[in-house]
Amino acid sequence: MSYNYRLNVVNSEQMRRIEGAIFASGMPVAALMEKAALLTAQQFKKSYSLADFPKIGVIVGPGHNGGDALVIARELHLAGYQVSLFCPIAKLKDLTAQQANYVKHLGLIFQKTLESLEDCQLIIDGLFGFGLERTLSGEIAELVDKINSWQKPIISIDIASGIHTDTGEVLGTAIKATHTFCLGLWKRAFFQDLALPYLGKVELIDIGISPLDLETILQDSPPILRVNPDLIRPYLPLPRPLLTHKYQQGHLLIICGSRRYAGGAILAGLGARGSGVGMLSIAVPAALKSLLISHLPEALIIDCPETATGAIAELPLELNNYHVLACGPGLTIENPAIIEQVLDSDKPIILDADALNILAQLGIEKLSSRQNKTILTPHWGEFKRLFPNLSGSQDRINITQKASQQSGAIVLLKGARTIIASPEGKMYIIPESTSALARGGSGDVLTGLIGGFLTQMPDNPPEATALAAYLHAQAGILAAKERTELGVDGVTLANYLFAALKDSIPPAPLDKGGRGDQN
Ligand SMILES: NC(=O)C1=CN([C@@H]2O[C@H](COP(=O)(O)OP(=O)(O)OC[C@H]3O[C@@H](n4cnc5c(N)ncnc54)[C@H](O)[C@@H]3O)[C@@H](O)[C@H]2O)[C@@H](O)CC1
Ligand SMILES: Nc1ncnc2c1ncn2[C@@H]1O[C@H](COP(=O)(O)OP(=O)(O)O)[C@@H](O)[C@H]1O
Ligand SMILES: [K+]
Repeated sequence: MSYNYRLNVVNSEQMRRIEGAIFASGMPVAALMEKAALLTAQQFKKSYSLADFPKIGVIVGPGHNGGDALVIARELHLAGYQVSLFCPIAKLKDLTAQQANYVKHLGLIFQKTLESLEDCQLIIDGLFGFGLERTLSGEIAELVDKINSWQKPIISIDIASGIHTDTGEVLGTAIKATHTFCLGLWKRAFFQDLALPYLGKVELIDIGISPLDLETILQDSPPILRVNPDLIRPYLPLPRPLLTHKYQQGHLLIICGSRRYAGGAILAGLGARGSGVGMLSIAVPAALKSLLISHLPEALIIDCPETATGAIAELPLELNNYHVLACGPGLTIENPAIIEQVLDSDKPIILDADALNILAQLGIEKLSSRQNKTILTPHWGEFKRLFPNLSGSQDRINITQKASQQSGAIVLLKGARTIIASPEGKMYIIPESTSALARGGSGDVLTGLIGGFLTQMPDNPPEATALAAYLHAQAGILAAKERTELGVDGVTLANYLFAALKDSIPPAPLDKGGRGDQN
């Protein structure tokens, strides 16, 4: 396991311990504050020029978040910005009080009322950082609501004040930042759906936290990793071996579709296509066979006997002949026997959509007798049905981890920020996505894609799941860039998977079985 400030996501307690280790090794507290704030001021100036934002208001809190704000205020003042300060809490921590004295000496003015900042073009929020411990109430809550009501750009230092650093919850009320500079390490809140509307654009300020300090503190708990191309590249099923054939590149069976929901089967198949899987079989109700062939000519379409309403009645198949089974899109909940048969197989399985709804009826304990990996891919509604005991909490990182431990399955909780947890304690977070994907059918594409990668990466199921979720989100982002957020239907999304894959890997060298060998 390697540690890296871009990759590891921490909670406030870990952040505090990492800072503590840095200070204990000799770095003065004031020096780290100076460094963090100077780097933030530099980044700030790149986005918010003096010409466009000559007048800046800075809200100064009582702790070191307020200290950072004062250093930034000082630098902006020295760079020519007209800076007004407002400090709503009189008692300041020592270092913050020292910074306050120095900016007063430089001639910066602490205004008596918040209203004095109303004519500023932009507000910097240095009220609270990861030290926030209580719900905002009274005058402080009123102050935050007032600032939000101005509808100005608000730049938060470290985190939007009022947001819980770990759970992302709004503690009473919170600053609605348009841009947040996260200092040093990514905190959990940056990947909690609840917090996203309060953080705006997010940017990490590298303050030089060493892998050694990270390892010292983080080695005792399971890592939470932000997926990026560097992380996934070693797991990609590329380059393909020179001598291989289609069955060696994995055989995926997708069990899906009904007369009522035929499209889900097509989209899951297109998602699998995007993984490059060697062989793809798709079991559907007989009536859907010709439709599926017309969309996926490369797949083997298996026509199954149907119920009176057009769901799969039985699976006339030896499931253990396939490397991986993906099951759920468009199934309906009519026939739980299909899911029982899938659960009884010895192969890795992915359950999505109605397969999850049936599993919720059968009970999650059904998974305990499985001999191979299970991957569950619920959205929030499905999650609540599967894990009602966890659904009271909105801390999606925590409950995904618990759901995985409880079920023994890899759990992928879908959302604006998708979270993946494995029962061995691995956690992956998809750091960016687009609400273009909030559209019927996007999830079906993901099911097929996970299945396709898992067949090709049988030894790394959590990584296959994370890889699929990452490329799925990237494909959405690329498609939305070209076609707007309204232009990303499921088929389009599937068509962008290759572009997302290509963006994540360096071009294949020509001499790997290509023209180079013939020289
Ligand atoms: N220690 C350092 O030198 C560094 C600190 N940094 C900054 O320091 C911040 C953490 O600093 P602190 O630990 O001082 O904490 P904060 O500045 O986040 O806030 C803690 C202060 O707020 C008060 N407080 C908490 N909740 C309150 C509430 N609901 N109502 C009223 N007052 C409340 C506390 O009593 C305490 O005085 C980080 O977020 C970051 O901005 C970073 O710049 C890195 C370097
Ligand atoms: N607001 C959003 N931002 C980013 N991604 C989203 C958002 N809403 C949904 N998604 C993604 O879209 C997909 C939707 O899947 P799902 O709800 O199963 O839809 P369906 O079953 O109709 O295909 C998931 O991958 C989810 O993470
Ligand atoms: K803040």
